[in-house]
Amino acid sequence: MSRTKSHEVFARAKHLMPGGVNSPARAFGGVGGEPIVFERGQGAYLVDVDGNQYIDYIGSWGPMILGHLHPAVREALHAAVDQGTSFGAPTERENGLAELIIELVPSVEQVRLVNSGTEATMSAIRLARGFTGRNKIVKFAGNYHGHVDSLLVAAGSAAATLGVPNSPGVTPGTAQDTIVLPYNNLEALDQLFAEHPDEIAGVIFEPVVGNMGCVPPMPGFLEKIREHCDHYGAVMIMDEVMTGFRVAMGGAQQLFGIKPDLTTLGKIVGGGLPIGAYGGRADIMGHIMPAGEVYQAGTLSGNPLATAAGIATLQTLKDTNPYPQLDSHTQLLEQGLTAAAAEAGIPTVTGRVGSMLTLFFHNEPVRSWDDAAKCDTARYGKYFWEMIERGIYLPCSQYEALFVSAAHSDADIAKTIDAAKDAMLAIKK
Ligand SMILES: Cc1ncc(COP(=O)(O)O)c(C=O)c1O
Ligand SMILES: N[C@H](C=O)CCC(=O)O
Repeated sequence: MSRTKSHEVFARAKHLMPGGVNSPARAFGGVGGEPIVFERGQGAYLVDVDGNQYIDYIGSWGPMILGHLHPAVREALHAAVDQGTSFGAPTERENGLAELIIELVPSVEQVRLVNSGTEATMSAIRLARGFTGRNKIVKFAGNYHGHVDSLLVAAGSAAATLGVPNSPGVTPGTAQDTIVLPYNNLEALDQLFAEHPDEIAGVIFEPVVGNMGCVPPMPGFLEKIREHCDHYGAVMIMDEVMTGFRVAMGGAQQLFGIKPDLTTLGKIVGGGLPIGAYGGRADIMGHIMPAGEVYQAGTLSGNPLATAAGIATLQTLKDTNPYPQLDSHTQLLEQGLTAAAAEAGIPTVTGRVGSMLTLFFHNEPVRSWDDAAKCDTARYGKYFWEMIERGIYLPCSQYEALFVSAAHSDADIAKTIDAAKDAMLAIKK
């Protein structure tokens, strides 16, 4: 595979943007080498600027659950663009997207649209603080909630991959009200709430972690967070930016039957355009300005293009219910990758919920960041590049989940497993 043009474009990008990228997760820091520059996407495939085609398992880090350039999304965008791209005023499409979110996400009674997942989590923790009059927020090591200062503490995703889980620039003053606990550890939660019964404004968490690789919640973990939030009057904030409309139509809260007080959304809710949302109990959402006094705003919030793509995506998911197929395809992939590694004598374990999957180069279950940190990341890097050479585009870090889309066919999954068989043999030494 030649990537001469990719190399040239990226060489120019390095002079123009820090590290040549607009988000560190795509910088290939966890696998070495340099990023591939893409020209277009169609269905389950991406084509780079040199004309090489790849089966895409990143899907823009989650949003493209229908695959690239889905006809319904494309048509909705064309219709919206012909009417103007931004008004900074109410539109009917905002109602349309809000209605779909409220209908589909079990706990959401009212919603506010923002421009990214980061804005959603930042606003949700401000609301939790304003609502409770308390300061402390609990988060879990290896969970990532975007680049909100106070949540860039023991953070996952590229912050973990690139070794800055506590980013420089986050002041001790900002971080002092963030309490970090180990994921899936019930005793740690018990102890914390017993020690700080009246100080905790909210607990924010990924209900299925995608940002230290895919790590499902252990039985009882989500229930324990709910129980403590109820008992101690803290706001339960389920960060469904990644899991929302991904692990089930109603997200992880529907899958696991746990109702949070607030939910944060992003990625799929915008169908590939920049958007985020937060919503939940009407009595809490009623504290947001102008209904209440907690300030939160945005010039482009509720943008006509983003809402059009979001509506088309959610409506298509609702009409077509791809979740059984997503689950069976991803299960096949999980089994195939595991078998390929085993045949080559390489120890691996998997984490999977629905169409989120990670093959960990580790020989014990991964349940927390401490477990994930022990993975053989150098071996993951070699595997990644062998798969690239075989036309399979995987996440460029052990600490990111892969996503299967509704556009992946049986043949795509089979081709990926065949590629993994060869790749595992190649990295065996
Ligand atoms: C769980 C989770 N929360 C929040 C975010 C932040 O979203 P964004 O990148 O759109 O700001 C991400 C992804 O980046 C995420 O995976
Ligand atoms: N893991 C991140 C979000 O889910 C990856 C996206 C990014 O930060 O660029």
